[in-house]
Amino acid sequence: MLQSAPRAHDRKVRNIQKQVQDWNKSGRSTKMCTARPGWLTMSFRFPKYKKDMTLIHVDKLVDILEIDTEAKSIRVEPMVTMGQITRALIPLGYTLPVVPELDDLTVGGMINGCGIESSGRKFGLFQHICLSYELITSSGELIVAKREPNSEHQSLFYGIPWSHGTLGLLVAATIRIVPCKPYVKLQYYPCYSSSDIVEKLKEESNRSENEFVEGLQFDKESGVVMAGYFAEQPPKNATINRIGRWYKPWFFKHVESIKDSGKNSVEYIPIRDYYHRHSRSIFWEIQDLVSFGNNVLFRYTLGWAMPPKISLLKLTTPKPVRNLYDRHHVLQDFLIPLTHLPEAVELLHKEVQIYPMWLCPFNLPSIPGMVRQRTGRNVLFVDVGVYGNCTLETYDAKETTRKLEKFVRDVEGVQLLYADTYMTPAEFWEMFDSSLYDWLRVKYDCKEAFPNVYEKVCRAARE
Ligand SMILES: Cc1cc2nc3c(=O)[nH]c(=O)nc-3n(C[C@H](O)[C@H](O)[C@H](O)COP(=O)(O)OP(=O)(O)OC[C@H]3O[C@@H](n4cnc5c(N)ncnc54)[C@H](O)[C@@H]3O)c2cc1C
Ligand SMILES: NC(=O)C1=CN([C@@H]2O[C@H](COP(=O)(O)OP(=O)(O)OC[C@H]3O[C@@H](n4cnc5c(N)ncnc54)[C@H](OP(=O)(O)O)[C@@H]3O)[C@@H](O)[C@H]2O)C=CC1
Ligand SMILES: CC(C)=CCC[C@@H](C)[C@H]1CC[C@H]2C3=C(CC[C@]12C)[C@@]1(C)CC[C@H](O)C[C@@H]1CC3
Repeated sequence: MLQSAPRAHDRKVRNIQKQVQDWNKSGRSTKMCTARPGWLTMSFRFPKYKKDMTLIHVDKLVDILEIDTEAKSIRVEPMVTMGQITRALIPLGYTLPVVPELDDLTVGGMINGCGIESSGRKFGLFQHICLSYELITSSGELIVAKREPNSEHQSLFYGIPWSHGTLGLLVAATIRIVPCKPYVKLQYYPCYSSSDIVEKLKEESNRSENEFVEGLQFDKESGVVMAGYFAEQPPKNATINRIGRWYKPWFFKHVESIKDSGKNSVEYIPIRDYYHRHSRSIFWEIQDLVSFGNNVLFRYTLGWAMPPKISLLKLTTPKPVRNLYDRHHVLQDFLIPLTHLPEAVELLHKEVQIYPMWLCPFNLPSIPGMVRQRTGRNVLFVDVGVYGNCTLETYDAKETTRKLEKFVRDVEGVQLLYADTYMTPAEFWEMFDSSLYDWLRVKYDCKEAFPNVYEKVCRAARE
């Protein structure tokens, strides 16, 4: 990597401190955000606020700093990507417990936003595998916020996830790692009614040996639930599916063919292929971009060139196409208690009818933070991911999204904030818990330094 300089971490951090100190000296005239350009980020939107704020250059923070297999942790800079981490850890026999699947997602985005994967039923969200954050505060001070009870900045540790860089600038994070094996033994269970899918997701999520659980719903009444765990070398007659190879069918198409066959099946997938199974087809977005992309001839001639970089696609999408996307394309993830999944499917079928639908169960512990459930125990949630074009005439981006957002608030769920949110501030703070966040904004003197999280993620903040 061109900018790689792990030994220069302290110097890079001092440089960021200097930028923040300069901002303080120059009279704090505008608020701060990172200088990462909008076209590089993993959402369809271009943030408007980057034009008028003081841009802090964190883009050189691209290195893995330390892998400690004794302490079972990895210390990384925030611009390190998921692809980079799996490439470094898997050959050592380790992995992050939660590996959000698109290669270019960054640690900074996963922590300050949210990261989710099919191991969530065991480990929760990306934030729940983090051990500490190294941050530059609004005064330019470097502090470490640890999960450890009674540590100095523990409350900040709970406040950072979902705060979108509005409490401080992340310069490094220490994250848990766990041992892994070379394969995932994945079982596919086709289901032929909505209630079967929910029951199977629940059953597999509660099975302790499962490391991974995920569902793809292909229409209102059918889908496939997948459950898997780490495995050593597969037995002789087992099916090995190197799903990541360029000539292989896209993962969701492969799963759909299992649904059509009606038979439960078992496969061994090399672990890195499994983790990045949705990368090559950008979930199922690729079929709208390259409709013939799964064609055998195309695969054998140009398959190697897939997938295009998401950032390149974003940068090169012309404005009229972006406007079309705005009107008809849905990109939303709703995190709701699994018990409310049948209502969600019913509502999404009525309002958008976009399939496949991603169903990713995860455990949400009862701990402080912007995403908060106060039952005192773990609750099984599910991420319902809707990505694709809506062809219903009744679809109106704002009105329909507002209906869906209301449903999510009513069932005490949350919306992922990379997506378009049409909520008012009052509705937003009904969905998210502001008690800890507001206190931290005062304690760490953030109000002049960083915008409020709503100001960064609301529709008005995006082009
Ligand atoms: C680790 C931590 C430390 C905090 N320290 C303070 C503080 O010193 N002063 C302050 O005004 N606000 C503190 N807060 C912020 C406080 O949680 C928020 O201000 C919020 O309003 C509390 O309401 P709640 O219902 O969310 O908290 P609760 O659900 O009642 O508490 C959430 C968790 O935060 C911890 N906590 C809550 N308040 C405090 C506190 N005063 N001191 C130590 N731990 C606390 C508790 O251990 C609890 O497990 C702290 C929050 C956390 C997570
Ligand atoms: N499986 C999954 O979980 C997937 C998740 N996503 C979504 O994609 C987003 C991540 O995309 P990615 O491109 O990696 O990140 P982004 O650049 O989009 O960053 C997300 C937010 O985090 C803030 N941030 C990032 N780095 C820092 C830092 N070092 N210090 C302070 N704040 C920081 C950004 O602030 P600023 O605006 O100032 O730059 C921004 O508000 C997440 O929000 C996630 O929900 C997308 C696909 C899959
Ligand atoms: C699993 C979770 C939580 C989210 C997945 C979201 C992704 C499917 C989207 C995030 C950014 C999106 C972009 C596109 C497709 C869908 C995402 C990857 C495009 C590539 C679609 C085509 C446009 O021309 C550019 C888009 C950039 C962002």
